[in-house]
Order: sequence, then structure tokens, then C-alpha cells
Amino acid sequence: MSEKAFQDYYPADLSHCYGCGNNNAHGHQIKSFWDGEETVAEFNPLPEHTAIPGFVYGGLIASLIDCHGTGSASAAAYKAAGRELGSEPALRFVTANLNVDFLAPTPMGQTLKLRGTITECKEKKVVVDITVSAGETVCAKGRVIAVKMPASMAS
Ligand SMILES: CCCCCCCCCCCCCCCC(=O)SCCNC(=O)CCNC(=O)[C@H](O)C(C)(C)COP(=O)(O)OP(=O)(O)OC[C@H]1O[C@@H](n2cnc3c(N)ncnc32)[C@H](O)[C@@H]1OP(=O)(O)O
Repeated sequence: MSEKAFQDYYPADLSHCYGCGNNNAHGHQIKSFWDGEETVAEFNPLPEHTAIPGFVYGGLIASLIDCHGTGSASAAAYKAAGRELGSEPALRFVTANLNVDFLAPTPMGQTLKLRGTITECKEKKVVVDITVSAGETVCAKGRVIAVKMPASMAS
């Protein structure tokens, strides 16, 4: 994919997140995009993301859902407002609630595909439902309730 990801619009001073910050060399640097009305992201787990040999650590999967969810929430809020991604004033969202169901063992060595659906989009709250698939298998599903970032979290 050659277009800019949602996370590429985050300002540098808010790009340190372990899951999605471009400025976090040790983080996952997840990249999310629109695919029609849904949002998508991909991730290739590394050996250090192992739970049991051959299988991916659930905390990593939760982290991917978390950051694909908050990125999708921001993008959905911009879309609902009819605004360009990244335009000021910024529409920033953080995780209020993260719920994950692990449906099947997630194999190492495959690209994980995340697909998000915007279930609810209000001015202050966006709900995103996400699946994580390896090949044809949906290994996990999750829901992110994202809420406008409080002023106290901005520097
Ligand atoms: C694309 C362009 C980019 C632009 C630029 C973006 C930069 C963007 C940087 C992002 C960076 C990465 C982000 C990664 C994801 C994290 O890891 S974020 C870190 C983890 N999260 C936190 O630390 C958040 C800590 N919690 C809080 O600050 C506050 O509790 C919250 C979540 C902001 C909520 O504030 P609040 O004032 O209590 O919210 P409130 O007005 O009462 O509720 C609003 C709505 O949310 C619901 N709600 C509130 N809390 C909860 C909860 N815990 N459970 C369920 N629902 C809740 C309420 O029920 C209410 O719903 P409705 O009645 O409207 O339907």
C-alpha cells in the first residue's frame, strides 16, 4: 500500500505509542488504512512475540487491536466530520475499553490481517469492532471503545 496510513498523520509529539508511534523504534508501528467502509492493517509477528513455540502471544494481538482501534476511531471521526485526516484541530482518541476474544490459536510465520468496522461514531466516543485473521482463520476478535483524548494527556 502506498498511501499514507492514519498513524502517519499523528503529530510527532504524539507518535511515541508502543503500538502505533512512528517515533518508537522498539514499538509495533502498526499502519492502518481505509478499505471501503472498513479499516485494515497487517502485522508480521517476530520471534519475540511468541507465546508457546509456533503461536503468537495474546498480548501482542490485544495491542494490535488496541492501536488499530484508536487509529480507526480518529479516521472515522474525521470522516464523519467531513474533514481531511490530520487537519486541525486534531481529533485524537485514546482507549477507554479494550475487549478481546481469542478464538483460535494464532500461528507464527503468517501475516496477521486486521479488519475494523466502525460500529458507533459519536463526537466524543467511537466504537470499533476488529477481527484478526491468519489466512482464512479468524483467530481473535476485539472491540475498542475509543474516547476523545483528555486535555491532560496532551503535552
Ligand atoms: C488520524 C489523525 C490523527 C490525529 C492525532 C491522533 C493522535 C492520537 C494519539 C493516539 C495515541 C495512541 C493511543 C493508543 C491507545 C492507547 O494505549 S491510549 C492509553 C490507554 N488509555 C488511557 O490512558 C485512557 C485513560 N482514561 C481516560 O483518560 C478517561 O477515562 C477517558 C477514557 C478519556 C474517558 O473520559 P471520561 O471523561 O470519563 O469520558 P466520558 O465523557 O464520561 O464518557 C464518554 C463516553 O465514553 C464512555 N466511556 C468512558 N469510559 C469508558 C470505559 N472505561 N469503558 C466503556 N465506555 C467508557 C462513556 O460511557 C461515554 O459514552 P456515551 O454515554 O457517550 O455513549
